[in-house]
Amino acid sequence: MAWIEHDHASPEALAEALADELHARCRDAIDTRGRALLALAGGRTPLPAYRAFAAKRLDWSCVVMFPTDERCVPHDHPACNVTELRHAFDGARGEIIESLTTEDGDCARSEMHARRRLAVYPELFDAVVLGMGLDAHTASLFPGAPQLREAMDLDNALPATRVDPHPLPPEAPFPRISLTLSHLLHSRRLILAITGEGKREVLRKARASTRVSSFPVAALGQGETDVHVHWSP
Ligand SMILES: O=C1O[C@H](COP(=O)(O)O)[C@@H](O)[C@H](O)[C@H]1O
Repeated sequence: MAWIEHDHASPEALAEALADELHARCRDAIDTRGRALLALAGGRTPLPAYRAFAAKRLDWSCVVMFPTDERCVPHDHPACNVTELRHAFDGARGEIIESLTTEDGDCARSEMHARRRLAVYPELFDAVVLGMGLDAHTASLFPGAPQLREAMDLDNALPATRVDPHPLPPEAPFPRISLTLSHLLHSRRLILAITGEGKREVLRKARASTRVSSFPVAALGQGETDVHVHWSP
């Protein structure tokens, strides 16, 4: 499918555009299907967009969100993705933020928990927001992870899986639970939000490469949904 580029003048402009887009997607989903289902990346890049989105008027009780991936850490750990996501939505009221991990962050229990919770929502995501690392990982589909092949197999019907980044990133040395590629692509709208020239160059290389195991982000183009790339300096 096509990669559609949206360049913004600043991170603030990117955040506003992304917040508007999520708002419009949710309003439409609630009007037509009674509920909006989102999958949202962790990391620093999209947080301002989530805060701007959370400040908008919406029937938040009809919105369900999942993280695209989470570190296997207890929920009171400073590196916990779902806790950070919940803080970003402090301004909203009544939304449901599901977690891919159990409260204690145990990886084996979390993998089962994630699969059970995702099974409750079999419909397409109304939007999936992804980020990307400078190593071309997206969600927690890390190049070099032993589970990468299975996690990126489009015939894999499991919605979520454990991933052990190899090597472990020093800034967040934890195993993860990630949505699988097939489940990330199970969406009406795919959005990749990145900032900086470095990430733009990594994405350019990834799209030009045929080695998706080295550039997992490139696999987003394997689905039937266009990939909307929101970039700012
Ligand atoms: O490790 C991760 O990093 C990426 C990018 O994070 P950022 O802080 O550079 O925006 C993130 O999208 C992903 O969910 C997370 O696992």
